[in-house]
Amino acid sequence: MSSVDLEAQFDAEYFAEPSENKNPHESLEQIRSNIDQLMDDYSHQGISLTGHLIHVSHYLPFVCMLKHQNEKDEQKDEPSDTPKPILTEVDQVGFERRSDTPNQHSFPIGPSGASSELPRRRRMSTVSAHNNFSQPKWTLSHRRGHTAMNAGIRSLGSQFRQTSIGWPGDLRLGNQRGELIESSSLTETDKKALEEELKVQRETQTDDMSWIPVWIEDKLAHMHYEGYCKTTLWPLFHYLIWQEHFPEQDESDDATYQAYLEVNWAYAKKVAEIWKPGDLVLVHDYHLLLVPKLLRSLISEAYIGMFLHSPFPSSEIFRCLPRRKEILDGMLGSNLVCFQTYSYSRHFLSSCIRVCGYESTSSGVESNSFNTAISHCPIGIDVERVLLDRDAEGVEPKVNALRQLYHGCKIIVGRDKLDVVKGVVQKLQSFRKFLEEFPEWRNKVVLIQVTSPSLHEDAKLESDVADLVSHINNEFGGLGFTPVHHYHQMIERDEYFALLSSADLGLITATRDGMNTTSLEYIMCQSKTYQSPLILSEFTGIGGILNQTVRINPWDIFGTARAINKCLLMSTEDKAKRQTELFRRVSSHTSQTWAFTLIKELLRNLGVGQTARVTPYLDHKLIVDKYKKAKKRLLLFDYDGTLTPIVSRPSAAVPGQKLKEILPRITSDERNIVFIVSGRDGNFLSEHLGHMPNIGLSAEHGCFIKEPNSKEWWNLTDNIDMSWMDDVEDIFKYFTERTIGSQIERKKASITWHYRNCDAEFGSFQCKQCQDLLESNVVSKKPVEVLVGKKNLEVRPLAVNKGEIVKRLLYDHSDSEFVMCAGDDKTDEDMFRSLSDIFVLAPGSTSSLKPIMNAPVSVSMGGEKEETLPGVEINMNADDIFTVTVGPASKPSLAGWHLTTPEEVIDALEKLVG
Ligand SMILES: O=P(O)(O)OC[C@H]1O[C@H](O[C@H]2O[C@H](CO)[C@@H](O)[C@H](O)[C@H]2O)[C@H](O)[C@@H](O)[C@@H]1O
Repeated sequence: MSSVDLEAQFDAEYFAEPSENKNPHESLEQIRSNIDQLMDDYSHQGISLTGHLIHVSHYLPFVCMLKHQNEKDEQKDEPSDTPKPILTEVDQVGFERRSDTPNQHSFPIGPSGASSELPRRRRMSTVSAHNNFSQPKWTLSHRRGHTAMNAGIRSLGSQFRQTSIGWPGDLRLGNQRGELIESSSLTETDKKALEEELKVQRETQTDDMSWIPVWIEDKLAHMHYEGYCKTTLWPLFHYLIWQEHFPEQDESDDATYQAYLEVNWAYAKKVAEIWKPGDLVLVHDYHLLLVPKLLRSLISEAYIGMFLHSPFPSSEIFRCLPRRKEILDGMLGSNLVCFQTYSYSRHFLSSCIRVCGYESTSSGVESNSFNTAISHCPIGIDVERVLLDRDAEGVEPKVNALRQLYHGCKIIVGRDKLDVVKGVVQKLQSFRKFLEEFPEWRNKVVLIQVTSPSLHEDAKLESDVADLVSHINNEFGGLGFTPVHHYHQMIERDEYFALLSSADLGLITATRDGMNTTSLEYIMCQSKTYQSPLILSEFTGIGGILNQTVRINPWDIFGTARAINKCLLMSTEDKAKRQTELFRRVSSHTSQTWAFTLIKELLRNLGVGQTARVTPYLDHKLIVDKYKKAKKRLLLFDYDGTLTPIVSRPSAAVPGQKLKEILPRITSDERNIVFIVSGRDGNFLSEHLGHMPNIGLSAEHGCFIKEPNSKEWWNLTDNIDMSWMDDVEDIFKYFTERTIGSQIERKKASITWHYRNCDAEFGSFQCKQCQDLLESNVVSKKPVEVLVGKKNLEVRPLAVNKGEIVKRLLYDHSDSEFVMCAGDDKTDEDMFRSLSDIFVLAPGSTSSLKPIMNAPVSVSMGGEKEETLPGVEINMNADDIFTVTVGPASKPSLAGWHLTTPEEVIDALEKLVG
């Protein structure tokens, strides 16, 4: 490829004409009015929502300090009727500046705007919270981080009452040293005092928010957070699969999962303590992934939403997690799981399908008889607040100071946590490459990189970064010029906004980041100053959204270097055009719109919209009563998925021990007529069930029938043209060759293509293709029907189906006083339909349903023939017939009742026979 082609390819990849956002987000007003509408709709349906939101997140947004005894004494003189203070905004809490690593300096612009080192200091809230009855015991200050989430949550207070549940974190003594206190050493009075004091915290006078601490023993809390959260889940979710640490391989590692479970239980129980019917619960982030399921086990009807703030990895990564099923099941206890981006939500759905074998639905995924909607909505920033911070008095002098300091140079800025996924190493490598490849920029560009310490200081990363900085500075710098200025320290808010505002280019090269709000704040800052472009890694959540930034692959060091060059040369018009669109985008989807969208999505997916379709759980008492009273009973059972669980190989689905025990007990009662009505062929049914006395069998979805104790199979398809079978088999063969793991099951009068053992998504895709081909090539020409079964496609003659068999059996046993008919599949719906079709409203009556079999009855006799038989009297009412679908209550079905699993069917049969 010539260099011209390369250039063009590079431009096309990184500098494509930025497109307009095609799907602009709804405005906050629209979302709020949708919420009102949804709440109204629910109330008209008789579903009352309380308007109370319960947020569950790892931390409470406060650092809590128990006042030192002396300090409390000092305050004794304070009048007891002092008004309760409003919690005021406090800056960073309890961190200190560091400047102890070579090549690092103190950030050059202190509060005065001068280039000076800040004194080491500890900043704490000066505002104390008072409880109702005494002097304040606790001092609360804002906890750093999660600004966007907290702002979003707070904004919901304008429409909802809110309670926020979280861990108060490590507790400290409010003395000079801010020593840690073991939470176990706290007295109940101290705990109560903190609970009281949290209750009265208000951000503004109109806020309706209560804060409730979850008390967790210190060791457990740290095993949960630094253990399972930070060493297992966090690396996995950021595509770092435990390079140095394999989780859960020995007892101590599993202990971190146990701690995770235990802590998640503590949160779930705390919610259950305060939950009232009609409350909405919102669980936040990867620390609490089990809470939805645990909470649902305590309150089955709870409305639960979950938002994952971190990325969700590809299913190929996620499947490595030893506890993958527990984690997915935990999340799937929610009515809604929402992610930052579409791709995270797609990865999650794929994991549910591929790892757990769950089925996707139109809105999300069905698991364990429950439908969970899946959605995505990126978190925004609190724009109003960011603009205030950007415009704060102290910022402009600092911007000027920085520009003055680097006068004559282009300034590239980076601000990241020093975590391996933030890509600081890649950034420095790219900057070095840039200086190598574009020497004309040497001595004319500086990179100001500020890194903040992460939870686990990574010595190797720190030294890699320091080495690279020193290497670049040695190679490209000199006595009078230093290309990289690295500050490993926390910086003040003013300094941060000045840094972003003063840049000629922002550089974000994270190799993985759930969202990256720094990029959004950068855009807000630049709208006031230079409209400078932003280079943004495509591996950040926001990278997929802000398409007017210059998106790079941070692993492509040369590509990033070229992007830096291009951005520094970008025309003023191009910069302005990009900036205008970016500003519009960032200010139209804020943390407030995120929070309200989350609530709207949860409301849309409460599952109560399906009320009309919900099938009630089988009333065991009622069925047992009816069964006992009946002198003759007809019991009809489907086989796979009803009497035996679905397994990966059809040949392995043999009757289990419990089934083998219960069936003879049922059939030995001469009042019972029992038929297995299955899609299986006669050979399979005869082999596994045929030896049992008094069991009738029907095979291949009604193609064959064998009376109890008879050896003869009656073929209802005798007179039917079966030439279609070869055509269908050819199509099935075509797909089997192209779909690894699929197989054909050719029966006597029907044929099945199975794809259960294939790649789940590819299997479903191929199934759809195959179905289309069958519909257009066979069904349109021959009298056959294509049935979409459980990970299979079946073709059988149109003239027969399970419903016809049931009609016939009901006719033959019209003196039955009780019918139970159970099935799990779509083909079983024909049985339910036949049983409900025999009842019509009695002439002239509006209430009572009467059976119609006392009129002449048409029964399919196989082939194209229908036999009309004389009417028979049926002495049953509709409530003597129990049609039972096996699966979730939400599954669309004609059945009157549901049971969830084949095990529950066997249990129900055991109850019948006592
Ligand atoms: O009417 P049924 O008794 O429910 O039979 C329907 C089909 O069941 C079998 O396939 C299904 O079960 C298999 C074993 O659990 C499973 O591996 C497969 O994926 C399912 O589709 C059977 O193989 C078919 O012939 C039946 O028609």
